Amino acid sequence: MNPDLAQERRRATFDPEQVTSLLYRGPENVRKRRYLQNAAIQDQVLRGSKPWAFQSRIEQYETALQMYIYMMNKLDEMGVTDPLERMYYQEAGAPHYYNPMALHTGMFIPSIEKQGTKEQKERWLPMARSLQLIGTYAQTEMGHGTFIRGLETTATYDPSSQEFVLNSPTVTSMKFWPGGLGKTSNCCLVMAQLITHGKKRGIHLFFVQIRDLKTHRHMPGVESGDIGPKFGFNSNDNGYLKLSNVRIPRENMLMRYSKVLEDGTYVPPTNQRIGYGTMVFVRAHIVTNSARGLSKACVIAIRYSAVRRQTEVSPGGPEAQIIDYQTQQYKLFPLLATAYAMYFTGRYAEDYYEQIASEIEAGNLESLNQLHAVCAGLKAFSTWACTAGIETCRLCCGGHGYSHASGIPKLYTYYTPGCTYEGENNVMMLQVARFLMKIYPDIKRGGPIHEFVQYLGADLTQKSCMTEEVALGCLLKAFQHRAARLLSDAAARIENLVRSGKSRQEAWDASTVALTWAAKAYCHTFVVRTFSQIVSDAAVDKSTKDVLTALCKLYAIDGIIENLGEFIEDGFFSPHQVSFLKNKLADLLAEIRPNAVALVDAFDYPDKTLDSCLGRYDGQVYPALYEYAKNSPFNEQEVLDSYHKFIKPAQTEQSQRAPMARL
Ligand SMILES: CCCCCCCC/C=C\CCCCCCCCCCCCCCCC(=O)SCCNC(=O)CCNC(=O)[C@H](O)C(C)(C)COP(=O)(O)OP(=O)(O)OC[C@H]1O[C@@H](n2cnc3c(N)ncnc32)[C@H](O)[C@@H]1OP(=O)(O)O
Ligand SMILES: Cc1cc2nc3c(=O)[nH]c(=O)nc-3n(C[C@H](O)[C@H](O)[C@H](O)COP(=O)(O)OP(=O)(O)OC[C@H]3O[C@@H](n4cnc5c(N)ncnc54)[C@H](O)[C@@H]3O)c2cc1C
Repeated sequence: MNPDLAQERRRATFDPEQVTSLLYRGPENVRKRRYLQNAAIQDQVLRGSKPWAFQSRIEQYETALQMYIYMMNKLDEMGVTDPLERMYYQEAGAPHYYNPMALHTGMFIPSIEKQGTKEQKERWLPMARSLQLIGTYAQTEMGHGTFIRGLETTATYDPSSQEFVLNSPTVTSMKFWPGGLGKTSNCCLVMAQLITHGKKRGIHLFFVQIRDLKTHRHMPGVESGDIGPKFGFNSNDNGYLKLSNVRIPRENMLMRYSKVLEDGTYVPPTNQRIGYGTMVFVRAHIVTNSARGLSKACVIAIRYSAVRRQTEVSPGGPEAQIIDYQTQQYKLFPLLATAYAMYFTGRYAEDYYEQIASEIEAGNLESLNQLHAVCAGLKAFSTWACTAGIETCRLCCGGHGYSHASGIPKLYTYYTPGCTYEGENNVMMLQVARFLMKIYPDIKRGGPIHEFVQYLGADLTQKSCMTEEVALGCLLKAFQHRAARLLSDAAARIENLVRSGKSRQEAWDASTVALTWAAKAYCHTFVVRTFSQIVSDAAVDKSTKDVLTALCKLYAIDGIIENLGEFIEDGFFSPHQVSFLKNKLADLLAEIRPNAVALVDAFDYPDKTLDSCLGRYDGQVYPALYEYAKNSPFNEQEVLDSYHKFIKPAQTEQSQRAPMARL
């Protein structure tokens, strides 16, 4: 054990086990998670032969397939059915590979479960669960990802054969990007424009078999393939798909909410957007997933910062641990606080999703819009925080952060597409703004509105209650005030533009930056509120509560300092109050310092899930870096063939022109 890390753990003022328990919803879940992760870590089959970064793309894909199929079988044998528990096992078993069948389990099966009829579920789900059907969610096209009403793929109903005929009429209508579509899947859910009786009926989901179930060759009229190497996700065959007069039976349209009858009569859903439900489900889960990504980067950067020593602070004295530099703390501790904030908010979003999803199942669609706004906003807010935070953690590790040995570049390429997939973040924020503007008249009237948004009607002339003590309640009020004011500003801007003669749509289009500021501020407030509520309700001892409260305050204060203009432009905070906040920020960095390592230990990631020479629990960073480097295929031969092919002839040619000088 590295002595600095051992010392850090002795210095902690709280019991990390209590925090682990809070993060994973109780000791029984912690026990199960550890049991499953240890089972995966000890499994020889999952050991892998060489680090992923030294493998070709095809090797990465094959290793991923082999490992995930093996793990699915193991989980079935162990009787583990809960998706989260399955994910824990997989996270420890194959942390370096993105599952080529992730969309099969993550979107294909859930879409059938949520949007299929009873008969459809009985027909497809057993085959999907036994991998006879391997599916994906094929929505995005080369020409359209965001604007899904603009998708070009058509599904035209032919009453004479009671079939749909699917076509990709243009190059841009080709499905492009779906995970596992290129080579792995034999079927998919295709989002296409339904046409019956010659009329367009909007986009709907269709089950389409794309490959023969025995030979895996393409079905007639189907062309598909891999889209090539990407920034990350390279063990996945994100694919393209072109459909030419592909016929599928009428029963293959997902018909739980809308229907096409035998004669082609279209029965619309109660709400046209109910078919977007799988996206809402995934967005709710992306919040905790972002917390996972950011927290892993924090574990690596904070443990490494405790081990790494650089620069004599006093001449001839010992070099300081880099974690002792206030600037390093200022970069890392707010991110640590953000990772906690996102964990708790993700948990809240998942619970809220489940609550509203069961209301929707029961036919009550009243909260659909609010659920959509919450999930879209938190997905965007959390993925932005995660991706920016991972990059800061990488920079905090100096040169070694740039190596794959650190594990951080892999985290970055794995998590940054979260800002784009499942709804591009700016677009998602505009959906939040749309929701807020729609309920704004009710907010202003003081009509009956959900507690999530009640504060938005507050009196904007009020000033902050902040004193030198910097209480959490005052911090939350500051966020509420800023969100209410930015929303009011955006609304006023739109009204002014309308008064000046613009149409409502033109006024909206000329106000999207202001609307995005308001939506982000709303999401930020949501996170501060959730974090402070979970900390104040937490059943933990006083020392643990004190540490969590310090983190929560740091999250809030850092959010204010980083966006200071929005908190002071209307004089809400006085200059005096801003100086309280700045002082408190510095105090909190010092307060959190002795607990930083224990706070990252509390995330409870086994070394294998981190896959990092820098973030090891034992802190043996330097021997690990040396071992990693030795693994490079460059080092398999003392002299590479390329020396004989290129360097030697070049040297010979040069030495003929100018004889070599004596060394
Ligand atoms: C692999 C997935 C794993 C899943 C997790 C499983 C969980 C298991 C549990 C534990 C395991 C933990 C592991 C978790 C791991 C999670 C991480 C995941 C890794 C993910 C891997 C990659 C997956 C990527 C997949 C994709 O990207 S699929 C494609 C996604 N595409 C989009 O998101 C498209 C974005 N565009 C849109 O959504 C829409 O077009 C739009 C922008 C919203 C606009 O739509 P439209 O034009 O129709 O609407 P508007 O005119 O703007 O508005 C009209 C009204 O409609 C309302 N509206 C809009 N959308 C919705 C909605 N979704 N729901 C409800 N209502 C909606 C809007 O509010 C308007 O209402 P109005 O009243 O104002 O009129
Ligand atoms: C790794 C990865 C995996 C994916 N997996 C899948 C999958 O399994 N299945 C699937 O169907 N798709 C998948 N996708 C596709 C993904 O869902 C889309 O890329 C995403 O929805 C964004 O759409 P787009 O690419 O069309 O971006 P665009 O909409 O072209 O966005 C480009 C820019 O335009 C801006 N913009 C676009 N429209 C607006 C607007 N209305 N207002 C303001 N700004 C706007 C955006 O903010 C952005 O800055 C995946 C993508 C990636 C990267």
